[in-house]
Amino acid sequence: MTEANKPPLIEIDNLTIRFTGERTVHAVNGVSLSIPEGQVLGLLGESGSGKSVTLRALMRLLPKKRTQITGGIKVAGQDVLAMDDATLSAFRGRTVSMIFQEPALALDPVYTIGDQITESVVRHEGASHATGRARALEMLELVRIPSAKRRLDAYPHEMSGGMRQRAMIALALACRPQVLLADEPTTALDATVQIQILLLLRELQKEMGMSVIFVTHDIGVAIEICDRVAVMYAGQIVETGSLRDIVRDARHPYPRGLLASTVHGAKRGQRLETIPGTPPSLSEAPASCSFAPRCSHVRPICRTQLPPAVELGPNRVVRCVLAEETVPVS
Ligand SMILES: Nc1ncnc2c1ncn2[C@@H]1O[C@H](COP(=O)(O)OP(=O)(O)OP(=O)(O)O)[C@@H](O)[C@H]1O
Repeated sequence: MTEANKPPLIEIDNLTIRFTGERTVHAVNGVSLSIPEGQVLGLLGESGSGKSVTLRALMRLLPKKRTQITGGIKVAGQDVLAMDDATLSAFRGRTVSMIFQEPALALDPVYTIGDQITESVVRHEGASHATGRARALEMLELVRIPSAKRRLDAYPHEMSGGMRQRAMIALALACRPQVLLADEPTTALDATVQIQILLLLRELQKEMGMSVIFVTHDIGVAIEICDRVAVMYAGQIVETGSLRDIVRDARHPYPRGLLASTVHGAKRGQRLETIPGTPPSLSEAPASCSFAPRCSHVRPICRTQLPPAVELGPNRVVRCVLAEETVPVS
C-alpha cells in the first residue's frame, strides 16, 4: 500500500481552540490534518502561530478551564476529545507520546532515569519491575547513551543537555507508541548535537514505524526530518504538501516568502523571520485572509473573505486565491 492510500492514523477535523480569560485568544482556527501511519509531518510556522497548542490538544494537555475546543481529533480510531480520564491515561504513553524542547518538562528531577522508564512500563503495560528495568536498559542503549547500564541510576541533572534529550526520547518511546509528538525537541541544542538527535529520531521512527508530528520554526530541521509539511499562520494551515512541494513549489505567499531567501542554503537554526510586518493579534476569529496585511500580492477580496482551500492534489491544499497562479516571489 502506498503512503497516500494508507488509512490515516491521526485525523484532525476542523479544530478550533479559543482561550478565554482576561483576553480572548483564537489560537487555532479550523485546522484539518490527516496523517497516515509511518509519516513524519512537520508543523512549520513562526512563534505564536498555534503549533504547540495544536500538538497539546492531541494529547489533551491544554488547561480545562478557559479553553474552548470544537472540531474533532481521532488517533488510531479513538475520539481524543471524548476520552474519560482512565482511557486518556492509557492513551498517553501507549498510543501517543510527546517530547519537548526542555527535557525538564518530561523528566522528574527526583527520580533516576532508570526508575522513570521502569515506572512508565510497569504502569502502562502492567509489566513486572524486572521487565520494566530490562526495558529501561534496552531503551537507553537504543538511544545510544554511553555506559547505559551505569546511566540507569543517574539523575537528570547528572547528564549533559544532549544526553538528557536522549533520555527523554527513551522515556517517550519505552512503551512503543504509535504516535510521537515532538515540540521543537532540538531547538535548544547546539548544531552538532541537534543533527545527532534528528538522525536518531529519524532512525527510531523508521524502525518503529511511528507517525510523528514535528513542530519547528526551523526550515533546515524540517528538511532534515519531515516527509510532509503543514505551514501554519495565525492558527490556520495555509499550505500543506510533501516536503518537495513546499520547498520547491510553495504556492501561498507566506511560505513562498519564507522559503525564497532560505531554500538554497537552508541551515539548521535559521528562523522564519524574513517577512516584514507582524502576525495578527488573534483577539478575533479570522473573517478574511490573516496574512493579507503582510502580503505583497494582496487583492481586495483577500481583505473581505476567507480564502478558499484549494486542493492541488492528494494531501496538497493551499488557502489562497492565488493558489493556482504562478506569482513572482517578493
Ligand atoms: N493556556 C493559554 N492561555 C491563553 N493563551 C494561550 C495559552 N496557550 C497558548 N496561548 C496563545 O496561543 C497562541 C498560539 O500559541 P502556540 O504556543 O501554539 O504558538 P507556537 O506556534 O507553538 O509558537 P512558539 O514557537 O512560540 O511556541 C499564542 O498567542 C499563545 O500566547
